[in-house]
Amino acid sequence: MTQLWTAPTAPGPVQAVVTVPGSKSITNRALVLTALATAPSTLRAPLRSRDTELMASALRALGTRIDDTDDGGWHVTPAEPHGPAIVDTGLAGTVMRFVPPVAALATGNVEFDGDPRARERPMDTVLDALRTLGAEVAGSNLPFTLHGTGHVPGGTVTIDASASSQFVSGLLLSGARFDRGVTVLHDGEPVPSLPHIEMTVAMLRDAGVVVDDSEPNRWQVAPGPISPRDVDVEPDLSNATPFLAAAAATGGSVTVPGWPRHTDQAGDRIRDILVTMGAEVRLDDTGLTVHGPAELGGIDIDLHDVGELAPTVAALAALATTPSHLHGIGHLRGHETDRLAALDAELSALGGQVRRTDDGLRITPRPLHGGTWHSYADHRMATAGAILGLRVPGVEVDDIATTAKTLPDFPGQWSTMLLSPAVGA
Ligand SMILES: O=C(O)C1=C[C@@H](OP(=O)(O)O)[C@@H](O)[C@H](O)C1
Ligand SMILES: C=C(OP(=O)(O)O)C(=O)O
Repeated sequence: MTQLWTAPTAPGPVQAVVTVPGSKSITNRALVLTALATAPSTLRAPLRSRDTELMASALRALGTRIDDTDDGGWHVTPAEPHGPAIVDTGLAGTVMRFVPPVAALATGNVEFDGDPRARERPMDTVLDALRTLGAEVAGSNLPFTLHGTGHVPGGTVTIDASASSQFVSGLLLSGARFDRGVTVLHDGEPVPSLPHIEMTVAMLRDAGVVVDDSEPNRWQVAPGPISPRDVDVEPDLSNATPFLAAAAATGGSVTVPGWPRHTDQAGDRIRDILVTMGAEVRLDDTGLTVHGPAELGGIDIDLHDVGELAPTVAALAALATTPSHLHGIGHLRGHETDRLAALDAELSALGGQVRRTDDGLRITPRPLHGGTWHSYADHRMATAGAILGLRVPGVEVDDIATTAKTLPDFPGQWSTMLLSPAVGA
């Protein structure tokens, strides 16, 4: 049995400045694009966590050289992708969905497998799309094998991306290297997490790739070279949210330095969310500062674009004074765990009142008590348990180490935050 981590209760309003590591989404896109580029590039301040180390290892297995720089960055030297290779995806959606199109460009066999739960995450859409685009693939979910011939004909493919935006992003990221480029058409229920696709498009354009996204549900990447580019990775705004939530939940004040004024990260939505729940939010040269309200209000919110934030928002909703409705997030059933079921089960086990709907959760605040909070190998479930523990004594999170998926030292940062002297914010 995994050791339980007793979530520390906040001794009073949390007052802290918390520096958050680099964005997972930017780091893993930058790794793929620089690996496929025409010359070497450097990533400054990339996230170094399980998901990004898995991405680096996957690309290394395909021939890319990725060296550490003295300041914790990565220097990426591209090479023509080649097998034979074995890729461990862990539980990283970005590795599962972004690397197969790269492997399709390789010569030789590339075998993919991952964590047990990764075998259940939706994947067949990407593999079917690659088949349509001319790649040879054996399997429909993890484990699967790509039999690379050194090139992908490319062209037009219609997919149903309603289960994950990553299906689209993965095809676009490598698409410029396909003989005819790629045109991805979506046919189905609305695509979730559209800001993540916008980030993909923006990063492709920054690398000199021509992308037409002028029509909804259609993305066209022209064939052509991907330019090398040094990338300064922004802090991960979604990973910042548990720390900001600590201010919101305790009437405290937390500043995250380096918050970008303009960003493609979906996590930036936390600013509006916390304001709606009653917090005061200020973005200035010191970063983003959240002052928690005396009483946290509930929220009715469509999180379709930013499902990543649902565990943080659900934890806050359970600590609020009025009911909340989180909707537009049916696709969370295919995330690290079925997050709707997990949040329902764990909040209910602590005495919370939760109703699962087709596409979300209704949460009615009730007095909560301590107990075991199961993480289900989901980093954001684990951090949601930590948020609740600030106000509810005796919350014991199983497998806090799972936060290492995207945060290398969450428990350390969390206790440092609680020990921080007051900042005059
Ligand atoms: O492309 C990305 O970097 C991501 C896209 C989103 O996935 P879904 O569209 O599957 O929600 C998001 O939830 C995930 O954490 C990261
Ligand atoms: C859904 C998430 O991750 P992944 O990239 O593994 O899909 C997440 O980080 O919330």
